[in-house]
Amino acid sequence: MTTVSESRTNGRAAATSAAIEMTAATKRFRTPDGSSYTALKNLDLRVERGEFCAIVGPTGCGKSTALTLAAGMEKASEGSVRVFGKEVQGITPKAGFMFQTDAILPWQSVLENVAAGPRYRGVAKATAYRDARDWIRRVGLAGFESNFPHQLSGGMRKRVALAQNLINEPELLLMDEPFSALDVQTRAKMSTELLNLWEQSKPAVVFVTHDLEEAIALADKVVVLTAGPAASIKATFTIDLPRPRVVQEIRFDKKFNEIYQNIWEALREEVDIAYAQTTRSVAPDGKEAE
Ligand SMILES: Nc1ncnc2c1ncn2[C@@H]1O[C@H](COP(=O)(O)OP(=O)(O)OP(=O)(O)O)[C@@H](O)[C@H]1O
Repeated sequence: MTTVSESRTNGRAAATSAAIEMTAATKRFRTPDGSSYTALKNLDLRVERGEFCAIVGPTGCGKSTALTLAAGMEKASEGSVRVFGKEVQGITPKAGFMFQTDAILPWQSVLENVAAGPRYRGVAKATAYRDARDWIRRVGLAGFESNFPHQLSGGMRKRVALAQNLINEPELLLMDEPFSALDVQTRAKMSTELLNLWEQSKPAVVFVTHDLEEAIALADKVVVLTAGPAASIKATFTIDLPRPRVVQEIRFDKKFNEIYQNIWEALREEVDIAYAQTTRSVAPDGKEAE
């Protein structure tokens, strides 16, 4: 059954620490005119170890900002952000990152790109290359070890990025619309491959997407953010569709539509609010401007 729960964290001890635990996390940015913009306010987000959590919300509401807090790329202005029980300070260790744009190095071959993490950690070249070849095979790129990124398709470059992350055995994978630049078919295929790889090592995943279907097909839990400014969690939906899932097929499960409708109901209100804001002026504190 699909369950809906209001956002809430329960402050469990570090011994049972979640992968991510944000408590009343607030993020304010300085705007170009020198004023302050509150992107997130009092965000309570808990992602369990091994859990696949998708975050959806209207455009500009603060999805990426939530991810950057967990990644340690930005510091919360107020509140607490803990990853594996430790307050985030600087870039979060044990985490992998995948964004819309490729982070692979254009001047390095596929093999060098995938081996980069272990090499950086001081793993011997022969071992790093052996492991990299294994990961290149697991993401379906065997035979392309010597290719450079410009010699690959967009989907292939995403596979390189996945291998580049997974070779480091991350316990947390932070993904910001990683497949949004791909065509629909490649995107669905990559999503299924991501799920297969995730099932093998079960890192916690936070997956930011605009695409509600993608969120439901992938996740154990879908978090809906409210429209900004000062976004917080509107509702959290448990996705109890069977696993393993094939993304191209899970959409035909009869429960899928019911889940979609439930979440869309919550999301649509926020999308409408965000859209209405684009047609009038809203001050950074969320109050309507004169
Ligand atoms: N470094 C920054 N400086 C100032 N404002 C920022 C900064 N980063 C984000 N913001 C603002 O915070 C708000 C949330 O941005 P964010 O990118 O997190 O939203 P999002 O939900 O991921 O957007 P989208 O759906 O369009 O990708 C936006 O209004 C954005 O302009």
